[in-house]
Amino acid sequence: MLLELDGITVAFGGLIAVGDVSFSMAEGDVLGLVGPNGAGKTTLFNAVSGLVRPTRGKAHFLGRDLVAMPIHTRARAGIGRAFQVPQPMHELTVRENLMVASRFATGRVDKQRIEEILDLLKLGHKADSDAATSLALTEQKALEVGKALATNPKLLMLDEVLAGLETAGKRAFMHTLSEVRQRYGLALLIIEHDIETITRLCPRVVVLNFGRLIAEGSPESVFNDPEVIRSYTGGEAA
Ligand SMILES: Nc1ncnc2c1ncn2[C@@H]1O[C@H](COP(=O)(O)OP(=O)(O)OP(=O)(O)O)[C@@H](O)[C@H]1O
Repeated sequence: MLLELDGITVAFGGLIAVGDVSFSMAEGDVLGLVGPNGAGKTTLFNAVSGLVRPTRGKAHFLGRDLVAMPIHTRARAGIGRAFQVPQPMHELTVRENLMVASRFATGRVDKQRIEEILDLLKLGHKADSDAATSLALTEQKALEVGKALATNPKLLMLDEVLAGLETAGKRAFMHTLSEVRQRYGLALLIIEHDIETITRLCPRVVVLNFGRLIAEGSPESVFNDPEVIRSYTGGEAA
């Protein structure tokens, strides 16, 4: 297994942000993580990427104990993450941003991979432009994904990276993500609110509500599950 979560719980004082969540992903899997606001999705991402330490539970990545693994070694182990709000390194060009990410995670700059990423993400024409000031929103998001790709991940975690894009932009970006996944044989773990996006991208979905895993399965089955519908409507309708 690539990622195995077993009873992961994250408590902030008395608040159980993630409660007893278990699921696993094989290499190359694409899994959507959905749920209403405050359901615990980002906290679960943080537990996997190392920004928070689970209160209870076990997590393994390629058989290695993830809970015990320091945050800086997780990127080297193959966990890459792209954030909702792009965080380019200022004063650096697009290519330099990718170079820094590559060196951070792998200890060296893989120039060939960086050129490939620039090409796949259609950033080649902006490679030498200032990353903080010269990119359109879609390009900023592409760079955010590119930085994660430059770390050479086996698992790419995408936290609402499509948020804020128009429908056409979303579709184009989804197409790019599919190409990226095929090229590198990556597994994707995707937080996304847009049901159409999730349905198109993810053959399997996990639904959280109040920190608990309430449904898991195909998009069709989970989005027709009365408990999932209730979780989104606050119990108003099934
Ligand atoms: N550092 C923190 N300290 C205290 N409470 C927190 C902290 N981080 C998250 N929470 C709480 O944990 C719960 C889960 O939050 P989380 O951000 O993981 O949900 P989410 O599903 O990602 O929500 P959204 O879709 O709105 O981003 C919320 O009640 C939130 O207020």
